[in-house]
Amino acid sequence: MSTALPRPARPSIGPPSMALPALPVGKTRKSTGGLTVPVTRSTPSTPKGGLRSPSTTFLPPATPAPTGALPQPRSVSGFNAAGRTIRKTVSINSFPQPPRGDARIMSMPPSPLSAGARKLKSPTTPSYQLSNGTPSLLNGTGEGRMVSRLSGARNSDGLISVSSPAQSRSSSAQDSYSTSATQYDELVELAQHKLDASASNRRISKHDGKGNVIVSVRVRPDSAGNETRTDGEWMVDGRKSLIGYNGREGGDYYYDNVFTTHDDNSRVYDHSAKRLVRRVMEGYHGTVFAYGMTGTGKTFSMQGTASSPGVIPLAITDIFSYIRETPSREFLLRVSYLEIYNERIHDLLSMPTGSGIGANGSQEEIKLREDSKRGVYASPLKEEIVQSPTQLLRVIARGDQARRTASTQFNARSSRSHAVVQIVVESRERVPGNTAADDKRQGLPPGGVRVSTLSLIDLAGSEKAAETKERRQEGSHINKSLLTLGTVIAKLSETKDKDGKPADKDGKHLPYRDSKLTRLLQGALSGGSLVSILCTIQIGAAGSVASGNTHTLETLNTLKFASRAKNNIVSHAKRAEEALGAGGDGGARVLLERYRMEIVELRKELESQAKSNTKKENDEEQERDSEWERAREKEAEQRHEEQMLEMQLARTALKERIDHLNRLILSSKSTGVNASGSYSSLGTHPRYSQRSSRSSLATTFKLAGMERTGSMTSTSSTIGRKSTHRKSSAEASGAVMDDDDSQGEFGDGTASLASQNRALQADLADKNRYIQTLEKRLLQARRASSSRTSVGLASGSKGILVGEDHSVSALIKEKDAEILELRARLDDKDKMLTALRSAARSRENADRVESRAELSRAELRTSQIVEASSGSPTGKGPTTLVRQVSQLRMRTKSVDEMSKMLDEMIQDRVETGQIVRGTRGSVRVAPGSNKERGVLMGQNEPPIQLQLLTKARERASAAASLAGEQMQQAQVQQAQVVEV
Ligand SMILES: Nc1ncnc2c1ncn2[C@@H]1O[C@H](COP(=O)(O)OP(=O)(O)OP(=O)(O)O)[C@@H](O)[C@H]1O
Repeated sequence: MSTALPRPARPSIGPPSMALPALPVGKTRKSTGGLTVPVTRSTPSTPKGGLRSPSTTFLPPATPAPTGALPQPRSVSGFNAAGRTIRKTVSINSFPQPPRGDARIMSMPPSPLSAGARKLKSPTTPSYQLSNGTPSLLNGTGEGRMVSRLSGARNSDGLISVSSPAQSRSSSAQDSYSTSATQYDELVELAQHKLDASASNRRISKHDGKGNVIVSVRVRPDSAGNETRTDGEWMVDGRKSLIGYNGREGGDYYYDNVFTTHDDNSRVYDHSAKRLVRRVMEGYHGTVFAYGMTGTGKTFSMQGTASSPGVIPLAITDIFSYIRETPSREFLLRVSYLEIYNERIHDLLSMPTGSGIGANGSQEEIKLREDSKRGVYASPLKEEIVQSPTQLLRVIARGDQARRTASTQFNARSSRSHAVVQIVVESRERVPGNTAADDKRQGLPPGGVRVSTLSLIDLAGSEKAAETKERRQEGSHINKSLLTLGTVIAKLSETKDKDGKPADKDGKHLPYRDSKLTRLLQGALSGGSLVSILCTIQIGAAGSVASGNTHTLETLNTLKFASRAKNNIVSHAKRAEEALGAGGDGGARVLLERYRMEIVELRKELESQAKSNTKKENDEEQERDSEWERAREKEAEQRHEEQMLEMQLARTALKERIDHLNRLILSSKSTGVNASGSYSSLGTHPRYSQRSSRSSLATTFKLAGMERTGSMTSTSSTIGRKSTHRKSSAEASGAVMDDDDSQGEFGDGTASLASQNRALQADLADKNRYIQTLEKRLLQARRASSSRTSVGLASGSKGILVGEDHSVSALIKEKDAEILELRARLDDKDKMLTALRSAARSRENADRVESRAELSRAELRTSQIVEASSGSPTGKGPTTLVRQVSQLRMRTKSVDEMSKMLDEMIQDRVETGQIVRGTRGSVRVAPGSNKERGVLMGQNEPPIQLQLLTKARERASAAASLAGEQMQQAQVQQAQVVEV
C-alpha cells in the first residue's frame, strides 16, 4: 500500500543560488569579513523595546537588496491583510493535512516558501480566500488548506497584523505552545470538511514536495540567559516565523518555524519533528537534523536535558505512544548509532563507553554502501532491537558516551563529529479477528512488513578557527562536510541526468560523494524522505561573542543555508511498500518477518518436539514402570533367595548339628558301647564332661568288654600266664567284639579311656562352638530381617515385608525351638548316661562278689579234674578250659544284664509315652512326640536313642546267643575232657 505523494512543482521563484552567501568555510568567512552589520539601526521607525512591526520596521531598503540576498526582501506592501494571510501560509506549521483525493486539488500556491517569494513579487496580491499551504505530510491534518475564516480567526487575534512588544509576543508564543498542535489540527480538520464540499473546484498542486520539508530556526539565548534583543540589526518574530536582519546583506528570513529564546525543546519538537515522527511510524522515511554554528544549541535541541528533553527522547516517546495506540499493527524497532569523525564512520554502539577521542582504532572500518532498496547505508553497523523507550534511550545514551566531544572556543563540550541515530521501524498489519496466537498457530503471514527509517542527526558545529592542531583538523573535516552539504543543497534541483539520477540545474552530478555526510544524507536530500531541518543560531546581545562580525556572518550563513534547504529540497517521500515474506521487498532486512517466520518455524518445531517428547516421555514412563517392576521382582526374588539361603543355612546347620550329634552318639557307641551294646557314660553336656576321670574310667572299663575284667581276673590269678592270657584276650576280643574300637592302641582300656575323654571333650567344645555359630547366624538373620522390615516399611511395601518378617520370625522361633529340643535331647542323653553309669557301678560291685565265689568254685573243680586226669592228650590244660567256661558264663551274664537294663529303659520310655512297643517286641516313636519332631526334623526315621537302644538290644541278643553257643561248646569240650 504505497502512497504516491504529489511531487511538487519546483518553486517558480527560487532563491538565486548563485547569489547565495558563502558557506561556512573559514577562509570564505575571513574573506567575507566585510559583511558587517548593516547600519540599519538608524532606522527611525524602529519601536523601542519591541519587535518592529513588519509594516513599519522592515521597510524595504531604498536600494534593492544585494544580489546575494535571499529572495525574501521585506516588503511593506506585503504586510497588508492579504499579506498577513500569505505570511501565515508561509509557516509550515499551519500547513493543511496530507492530500486526500479531490479535496487536495485546489488552486493554492504550491509552496510556502514560494508563496513567500510570490509575495515578494506580487506584494499587492490579494489574500487568498483559502489560506493555502503546500500539501504536506508534515502539516498535521490540514492537508494544505485553510479556510479564510480560520485565517481570519488567526488574524483576529492580532498576532500577525499587530506587532506586539517582545514580552507580549513571548507570552503569546507560550500560549500558542500550550495549545497543542492536535487541537489546532482538529480545527483545521473541521474546516476541511466544510471546505471539501464547497471548494472542490479549487485545486492545489499535489506535486509540491516542499511541504514534506520543514525548516526551522531556533535562536539560542545568550549565555547570561538574557532575552534576545531585537533592537538594532536583528529582529526575531516567532509568530511570523520571521527573522529579520537589518544589516548588510540583511533581509527578512521566513521559515516554517522560528523559535525564540523562550521556546523550549518541547515546543521545538512539537512543531518541527512530531508529525514527521508520526509519518515515519506510518511507513515514511524521515530525517531530522540540526545544523548551526558551534555552541548554538544543536545538541541541546536534539538531546535536551533531563528537565527539558530534546527531539530524540521526545521522538522515542512518541514512537512508543504510536505503537500503543495502534493495536492493529505490530512493530519491531532496531536502532543504530554512528558518528562521522574526520571523515571516518564509527559505530558508537560497538565502542567501549567513555572511550573518548581516538579510542576506536581497533574498530572495523565502516563503509557506506548503496542498495536499490535500502539506498545508502553504513555497514557493518551494529543494530540493537529495542522494546521499550527506556531501552532505546539507554542505547542512545551509550552511544553518546562514546561520541567525541571537546572543548572549543564557544562550547565547553562541543561535538566534534556528526552523529546519526537511526531508528528502523518495521511494522505489519495484524489480520483482523486473528490474535497473534492464531497467526502463529496457523503460520499464515497476516500481511507484508513495512520498513521505515527515522534518522536523527546532530551535526558538528561549523567552526572558524581552532587553537590546537587536533581541533583544527577536526574543524577542517567538519567544515568541509558542511560545505559539501551546503553545496549539494544549493545545487539541488529536479533535474535528472541521463541515468535518471538527480543532477544539478546544469545536469551535472550532485557531489554527494564529496563527503560521508552528504553521501549518508543522499536519500533524504534527494527526496526519498521527509525532512526537518533545525538550524540553530545565536544572535546575542551587543558586546557578547555572538555579536561579533564573524559571528554575525556565521549566523547569516546558517540562515541562508536554511533558506536554500527549504527552497531546494524536494521530498517525494512515499510510504514504504509492504514486503511480503522474507524474500519480498526489503529482503533479508525485514527482521520482523524473519522473526515471525522463525517463530512460526520454531513453534512448529516445538510442537513436533513436544509431541515426540510426550511420546518419548510416555515410552520412558512405561519403560521406567517396567524397569521398576522388574527391579521389584528382582528384589523380591533376591529376598526370597536370601530367605531360602538362610533357611537352607539354618537347615544345613541343624542337619549338621544333628549329624554331629549322631556322630557323637555313634562315637559314644563306638567308644562307650561295647560288644554287648552298652553305652559310654560320657555325656555331651559340659557338666558331665567334667566328671571325674576316675568315674569315667571305671565305667568305661565296665562297658569296654568283659574280657578286660577277665583279663584282670586272670592276671590277678595267674601271673605266670600273663602273655597267654593277653593273647587269648585279644583273640576273644577279635572274635566277639568286632565293632569295639574303644580299647585304644594299647588295648588295655586305660589309654582308650583317656583318649575317649579327650575326644569327648573335644566334641563338647565342638558342639559349643557349633551352638555359638548357630546363635550367631540366628542373630544375623534377625538383624537382616529387621533391617529389611524397616526398609520395607520405609518404602511403603508394608504388606510384603511384614509378611516376610513374620515368616522369618517364625523360622527363628522354629529354630529356637529346635535348639531347645536339641538341648533337651542332650539333657536326656546325659540323664541316660548317668543312669547307665550308676547301673554299671552297682553291677560291678555285684560282679566282684560273685566272681570271687565263682573263682573259688572253679578252682576247686579244676583241681579235682587235674587230680583225676593228669596228662591231657589235647594239649589244653584243664585250667584253661575252666577259665574259658567261667568267662563265657560271665559274659552271658553281663549281656543279660545289659539287655535287662535296656529293656528297663525302653520300658521307661514306653511308660512315659515317648515310644510305643510293637506286638513282636519292636519299638517305634509315639506319634506326636515333640522329641520325634525335634530329632527327626520331618524325616520318617525313629529317634537316635531308639535306634541305639534297638541296635544295642539286637547286639546284646546276638552276643547272648553267641555266648550261649560258645558256652555249650565249652561244656562239650569240658565233658570230653572229663571223659578223657
Ligand atoms: N535554547 C537553549 N537554552 C538554554 N541553553 C542552551 C540553549 N541552546 C544551547 N544552550 C546551551 O549552550 C551550550 C552549547 O550548546 P550545544 O552543545 O547544544 O551546542 P552545539 O550547537 O551542539 O555545539 P557544538 O556544535 O559545538 O556541539 C550548552 O551548554 C547548552 O546547554
